[in-house]
Amino acid sequence: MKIIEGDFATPKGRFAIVAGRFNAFVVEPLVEGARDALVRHGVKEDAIDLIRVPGAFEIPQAAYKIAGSGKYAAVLGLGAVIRGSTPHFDYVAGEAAKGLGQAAYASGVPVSFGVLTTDSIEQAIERAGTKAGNKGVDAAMVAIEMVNLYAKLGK
Ligand SMILES: Nc1c(NC[C@H](O)[C@H](O)[C@H](O)CO)[nH]c(=O)[nH]c1=O
Ligand SMILES: CC(=O)[C@@H](O)COP(=O)(O)O
Repeated sequence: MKIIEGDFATPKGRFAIVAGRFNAFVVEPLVEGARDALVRHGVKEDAIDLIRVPGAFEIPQAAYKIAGSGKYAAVLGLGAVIRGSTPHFDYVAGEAAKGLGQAAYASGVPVSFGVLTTDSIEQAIERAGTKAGNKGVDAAMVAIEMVNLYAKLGK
């Protein structure tokens, strides 16, 4: 059986980080974690673009457009949706996840999901570089692996 999988060698191409401004106090650590992970794996700083959008609902809209541009090897969607007291959370979080997936399917470009969807601010802080890791780092590692997988699979 032949196993084909991505690795964490330095990937070729440019990377786009699409970040929501909403809940910036936890999104900014996600952005820095993603940037740091990409650079530590050999991606040049000038090969990374940061695109900011108002909130998580808008992340897939921009990701769809950016992935379809053909200018990037991968797109990272970073944001933080923190549950409030109405069902709004479900719609925003759901659209972010669904839309980022659609951006990947439609463009053939890897799009990683680094949007926190938490029930509390504490949960978000824990996943933005404290006791439960950094989802921005995770999204960067997934992007690197998928870019290298796609390189092995060929166009
Ligand atoms: N409540 C959160 C939002 N809400 C804003 C939406 O994402 C969107 O910008 C607005 O509905 C206008 O279209 N966004 C987050 O990223 N996180 C939240 O917790
Ligand atoms: C995820 C949200 O949209 C949330 O922050 C909104 O809070 P609320 O449901 O109390 O309006």
